Amino acid sequence: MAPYPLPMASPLLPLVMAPVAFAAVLAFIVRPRSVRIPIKGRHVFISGGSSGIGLALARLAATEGARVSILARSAARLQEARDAIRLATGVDVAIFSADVRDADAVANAMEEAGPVDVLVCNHGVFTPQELEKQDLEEVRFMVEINLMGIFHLIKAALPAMKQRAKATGLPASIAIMSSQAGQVGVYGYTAYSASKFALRGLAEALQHEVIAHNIHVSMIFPPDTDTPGFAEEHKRRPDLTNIIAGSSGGMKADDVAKKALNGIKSSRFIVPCNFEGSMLSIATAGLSPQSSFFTALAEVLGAGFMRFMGLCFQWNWFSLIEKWHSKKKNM
Ligand SMILES: NC(=O)C1=CN([C@@H]2O[C@H](COP(=O)(O)OP(=O)(O)OC[C@H]3O[C@@H](n4cnc5c(N)ncnc54)[C@H](OP(=O)(O)O)[C@@H]3O)[C@@H](O)[C@H]2O)C=CC1
Ligand SMILES: CCCCCCCCCCCCCCCC(=O)[C@@H](N)CO
Repeated sequence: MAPYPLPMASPLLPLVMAPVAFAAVLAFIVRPRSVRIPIKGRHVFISGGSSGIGLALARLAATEGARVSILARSAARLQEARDAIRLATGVDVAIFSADVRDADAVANAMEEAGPVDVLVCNHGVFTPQELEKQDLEEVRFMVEINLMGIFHLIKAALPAMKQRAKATGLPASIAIMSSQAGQVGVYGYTAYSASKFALRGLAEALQHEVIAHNIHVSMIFPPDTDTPGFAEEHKRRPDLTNIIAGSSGGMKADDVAKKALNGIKSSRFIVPCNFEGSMLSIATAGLSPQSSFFTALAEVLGAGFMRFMGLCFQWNWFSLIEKWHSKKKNM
């Protein structure tokens, strides 16, 4: 006789085992495989590193022992950024003055900077306005900087990045700064949202192309963030853009930089920055690569519910738009 009674097979057992088995399946299939991307001692190149989120990222990477290069147009602002980072960290960053719209200038800067391990395509411009009122020049300005500028950077950095990743045996990263307005279209952002949505197609396709070279692509999706660029934007942003963007809580540049760097280090393809961003990322997971089986599980189990939540948000936004118009008519 056994000293203890054998446990009865609980009827709940399959209920518990099913999700565990499913999680195991996801852990087996998620691609690309998650890796750790080291920052210390590596060359981190940040476009738009002279201001806001890019500057916060440059400071953070310098603190963590990276060799940092930053690129932007204004040489004066680059100098200021270098001084500020030296004061805060004791580290000197390399500065490169170039307009990302100029492919040759970007290639020259990249050549001078030397092979990159972590390329952060962060620069961006945003001048919100209803499409009907916005000059085509301004639309072109946003598309050329936010989209074409990213192509120029990646094309310039990729050959040496591949060689370097091979020589060092360490995984490399290409990170792209999108926006929550690159996950959902927002009133006043026709040009901006278009430029940011486009980056997702770029990033998904690029990840297929560079994975064999041990290069991991990350996309970062911040909400409204307190930066010099945002202060300028806020002066002219349409009321409805303010109201809808307010659905997601604002952040400080340093906190976005932390989320971004953590996402890059753990080779996540989609990097949300706040709680609303995590929901938005599950709701818009689409066919993006996913290296975390845990997030994959949340995406699969949350899909239906998050679609419902998304519809509720749209219901709210369309009601606000309707109210805003009827208020204007009565004024
Ligand atoms: N702040 C926010 O609310 C949010 C921002 N984002 C995104 O984060 C990124 C950074 O934004 P943020 O920190 O607010 O922006 P800032 O305006 O504060 O800084 C932008 C940086 O990009 C550089 N830059 C702009 N145009 C060019 C160009 N043509 N060539 C080279 N460099 C250029 C600027 O330098 P210079 O002008 O001297 O060239 C500056 O260093 C952007 O991609 C933005 O779309 C996403 C979500 C929210
Ligand atoms: C399923 C549930 C989803 C819930 C959350 C939805 C919230 C969406 C809000 C969109 C905010 C867009 C901010 C853009 C900021 C930006 O890029 C500009 N400041 C320019 O830099």
